[in-house]
Amino acid sequence: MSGRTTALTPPADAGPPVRHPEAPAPGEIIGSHYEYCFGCGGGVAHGLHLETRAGEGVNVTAEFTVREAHQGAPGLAHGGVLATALDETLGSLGWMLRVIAVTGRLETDFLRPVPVGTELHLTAEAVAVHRRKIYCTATGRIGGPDGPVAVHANAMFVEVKIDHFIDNGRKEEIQAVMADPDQVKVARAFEVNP
Ligand SMILES: CCCCCCCC/C=C\CCCCCCCC(=O)SCCNC(=O)CCNC(=O)[C@H](O)C(C)(C)COP(=O)(O)OP(=O)(O)OC[C@H]1O[C@@H](n2cnc3c(N)ncnc32)[C@H](O)[C@@H]1OP(=O)(O)O
Repeated sequence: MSGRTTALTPPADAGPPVRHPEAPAPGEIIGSHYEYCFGCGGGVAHGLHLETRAGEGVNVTAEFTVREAHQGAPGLAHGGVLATALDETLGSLGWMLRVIAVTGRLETDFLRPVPVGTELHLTAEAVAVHRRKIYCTATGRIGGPDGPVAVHANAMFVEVKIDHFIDNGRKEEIQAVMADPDQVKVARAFEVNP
């Protein structure tokens, strides 16, 4: 028994998330963390190309247009793609806290089908922090920021260090990013100002 709980309710002694003083300014676009990220990378032809903006608190907004390559049923977005959009938006909250965090648990409610061509408007917000765990939620709305809710997620991200990627990523890609000054800058941004 690991003693690990599957609950997404923060423990009683969890604290509020705190916006890092050097977090991107409200409205600022949070650039892609990796060119070949399926969620936000410009180098993935059929990726989501999600563009995320910093919010005023520990929150972000993002948009993504559902394309033909994202179908599950005819003319409808695949549920896994929608979960990816939520996951990617939630992952950007790390910029607001100035930590790198990976998904530990992601629970998704699919409330409405999402047709191809839809612009999905996403929001994500951190709600509590307990040690390395960040409890957060995300919502995707159809057509606009006030559109009907199509998908919603409750999630728990876990803070990791850069070594998480260096130790676990395939050697070819890790060597390539380490040789890329822009990518190293992204990684260092988190390390220099913990
Ligand atoms: C020079 C190199 C440059 C690189 C540059 C990179 C820049 C990158 C920038 C930004 C990247 C952001 C990318 C975002 C992309 C979107 C988000 C994703 O899709 S991420 C991918 C999917 N997720 C995973 O692949 C995680 C796989 N899982 C793991 O690696 C581990 O399980 C991990 C790290 C999550 C936890 O492992 P542990 O050994 O570090 O820590 P333990 O002790 O097990 O957990 C810590 C706490 O969390 C709880 N916990 C962990 N998993 C849980 C779960 N599933 N449910 C409930 N609680 C859980 C545990 O009970 C523990 O809690 P207690 O502190 O003791 O209270």
